[in-house]
Amino acid sequence: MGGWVEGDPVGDRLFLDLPAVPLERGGELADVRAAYETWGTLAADGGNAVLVEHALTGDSHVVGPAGPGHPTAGWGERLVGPGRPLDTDRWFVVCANVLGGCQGTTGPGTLGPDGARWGSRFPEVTVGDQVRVEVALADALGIDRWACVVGGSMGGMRALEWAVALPQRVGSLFFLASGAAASGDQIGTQTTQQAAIRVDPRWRGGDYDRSDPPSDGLGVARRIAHLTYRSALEFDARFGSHVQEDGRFAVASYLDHHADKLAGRFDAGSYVVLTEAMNSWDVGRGRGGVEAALARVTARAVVAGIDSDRLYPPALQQRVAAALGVPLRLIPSPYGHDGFLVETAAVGALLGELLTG
Ligand SMILES: CC(=O)SCCNC(=O)CCNC(=O)[C@H](O)C(C)(C)COP(=O)(O)OP(=O)(O)OC[C@H]1O[C@@H](n2cnc3c(N)ncnc32)[C@H](O)[C@@H]1OP(=O)(O)O
Ligand SMILES: N[C@@H](CCO)C(=O)O
Repeated sequence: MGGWVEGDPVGDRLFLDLPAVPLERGGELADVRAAYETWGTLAADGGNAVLVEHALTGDSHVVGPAGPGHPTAGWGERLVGPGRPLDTDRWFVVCANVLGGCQGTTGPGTLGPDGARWGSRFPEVTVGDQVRVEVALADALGIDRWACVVGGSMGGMRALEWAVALPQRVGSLFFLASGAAASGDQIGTQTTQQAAIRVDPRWRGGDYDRSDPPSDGLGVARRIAHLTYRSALEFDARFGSHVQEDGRFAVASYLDHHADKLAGRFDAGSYVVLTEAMNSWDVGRGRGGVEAALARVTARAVVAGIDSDRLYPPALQQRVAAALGVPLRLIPSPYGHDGFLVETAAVGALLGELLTG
């Protein structure tokens, strides 16, 4: 599956259609479709369900090799699947494309009730709204309580929201390379990425014509983002100031590669909507603050971070770990924030502590 186009082959995706979803910021979103996938068999007592929450540009396809339409590199090949740390022969694994996304679930690139694309009309959704759709999915699947909710980065926000908003429905929590509330640094880089998209001449509030070539603005946004997803150590050691035969700095060529890859498979409108949901993320909002909110969590928890993560530094996970009364588990990695996707052996070992506990 190549670039993102309405009606891409749905492959092994399933769909839940909801007549309306109330939104935290008022009103409701009509005719919401959630794309999801499941692996394994739900036990008769429903006790083996695990929810995996994908990150910003991921999707529901968290098992299986990464590929043009399935970017979940690492997790899909080494972490989730038969006989893997998240063993789909034992666990019933569910992964849904996030509300506001572009891989099957309702978002700015999908058609609204009037038959036209939502585009810039798509409302600002919050992490709470995104979890509300997942609660409806859990109800539809007959899952009253997750044995474990797993999430890294943007996925960690939904995982934490589940554990705070519905503590009785979360048996254990794996919170990875994420934070309890958006930081100024994250908002700064994410609003800059959004600005790059908005200056693209084809951007007309998300209504740009998808028959156009992929959005350059989204490509620039991805370059900016990818600089935060890796570590300076890696860039210096791996690329340095090397200039390739084509005359490009190797590091610029690498960033061009990731820009082109994302622009070919992701929707710029979704990118804006999802980064805005992350900008507004604060688990403590309306709950008396972060620590008061985290006091509601009853799930067994593993809180982990990547030691070289400069987007979600370990101090952010330390705050959550301290509030939950668990040690911070630090994963050494040269890959920065993306270490949560790449260091699957270390991530799998920590996840295993929850799944065998
Ligand atoms: C449950 C969940 O949260 S799922 C998360 C969902 N999100 C995702 O899966 C994210 C999508 N993918 C990504 O973010 C990234 O691709 C990652 C993190 C998976 C990649 O991590 P890594 O394996 O370290 O790959 P890396 O960043 O080194 O990129 C390798 C690619 O760069 C290319 N490359 C390397 N150097 C250069 C260069 N100088 N010029 C051009 N291309 C280059 C490689 O050829 C390779 O190409 P490929 O993408 O066709 O394989
Ligand atoms: N690089 C990953 C993680 C971002 O947090 C992605 O694109 O989803």
